[in-house]
Amino acid sequence: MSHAYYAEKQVAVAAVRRACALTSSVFNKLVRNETLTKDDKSPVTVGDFAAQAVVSTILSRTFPHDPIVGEEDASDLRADTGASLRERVVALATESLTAPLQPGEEESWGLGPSHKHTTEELLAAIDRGNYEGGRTGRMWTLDPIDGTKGFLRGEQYAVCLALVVDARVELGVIGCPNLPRDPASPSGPRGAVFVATRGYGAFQLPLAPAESLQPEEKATRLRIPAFAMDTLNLLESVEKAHAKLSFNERVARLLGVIRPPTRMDSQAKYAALARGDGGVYLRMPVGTGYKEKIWDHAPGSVLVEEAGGVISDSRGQPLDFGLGRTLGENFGVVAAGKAVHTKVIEAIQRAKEEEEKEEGQ
Ligand SMILES: Nc1ncnc2c1ncn2[C@@H]1O[C@H](COP(=O)(O)O)[C@@H](O)[C@H]1OP(=O)(O)O
Ligand SMILES: [Mg+2]
Ligand SMILES: [Mg+2]
Ligand SMILES: [Mg+2]
Repeated sequence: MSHAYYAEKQVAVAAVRRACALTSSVFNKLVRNETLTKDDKSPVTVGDFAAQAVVSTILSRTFPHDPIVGEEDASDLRADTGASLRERVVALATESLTAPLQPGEEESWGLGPSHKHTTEELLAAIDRGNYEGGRTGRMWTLDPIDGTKGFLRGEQYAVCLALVVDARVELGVIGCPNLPRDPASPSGPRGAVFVATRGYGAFQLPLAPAESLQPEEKATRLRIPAFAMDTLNLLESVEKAHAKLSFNERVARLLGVIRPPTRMDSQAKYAALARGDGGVYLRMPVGTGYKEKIWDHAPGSVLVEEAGGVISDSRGQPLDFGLGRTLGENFGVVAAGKAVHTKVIEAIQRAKEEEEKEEGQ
């Protein structure tokens, strides 16, 4: 069955799968096997740039008029000091783009062994991500590696892509190379792609394209289950600098949540929520003036909504994807099943009052 944004979905899933294969190989080559100092950021940098080059190249062949709001830009790579980084990025992106065609892919997408990609073309592809966003028209938003800290730890990270039309997210794809396919067997096989088209549901697909000759048959439909407070738990950041975890603790207590939170990097949290593996995504600002980026929430927002959930800021207001590259002033993010969401918004209000009282004493 063909539906709205079907062609976009096929392309986006294929692009995210290629980028996931690339980032996994970067991890295996550079993080696992090389002797790196603990704070060496180079593998993630190489992975970010190369993955953005791959996804953007595919989008520019398939939807040449669509602008992209991408996290990265190529200025570091164009600098004289960026020569060795540039070479590594070009080699990785080329390796990925010239890999044999997979089921569902087409050669006209610029893929396969017969395609040449010059350094300038790949740098230009990265720079196509510099669109400023806005309220009208079509645009893609891309986070080539979301959860860079998790990527370096060998834990959760995600390749995230969304199509936004007139400020509404119509399609979201989240590739999670390290996420267990079945939440009931955490040590079982890993790697999944999550995809949602507005009005057509949220699905989990296998990560490897060879497994998905008939994607409709291989896709699992996702629904957020109903939760009682004693089965509920919070999904939150690992990094204390990204979210105010002490506030989450307060909210959990006010809600009567018993189970400890699940800490996980990246938009894999939205994927976990969509499949009922954790009941509330809660992200409150730490108070540093950081503005949330649209690529960090656009794919997750449509996934959650299509799984039957609700996403808003901490006041219950909708997230606004039409303000540019960011979501504007930061009031946090709350996502959950409908009934739970209402309770969380109330609990946040009480938690704020509690906090203000304590601070006033
Ligand atoms: N101060 C901050 N507050 C909230 N999010 C942040 C902050 N600094 C970076 N981020 C972003 O949070 C996301 C990861 O969130 P999580 O902790 O849930 O995995 C990343 O996209 C990261 O950006 P970046 O990739 O540039 O580091
Ligand atoms: Mg990110
Ligand atoms: Mg990123
Ligand atoms: Mg980053």
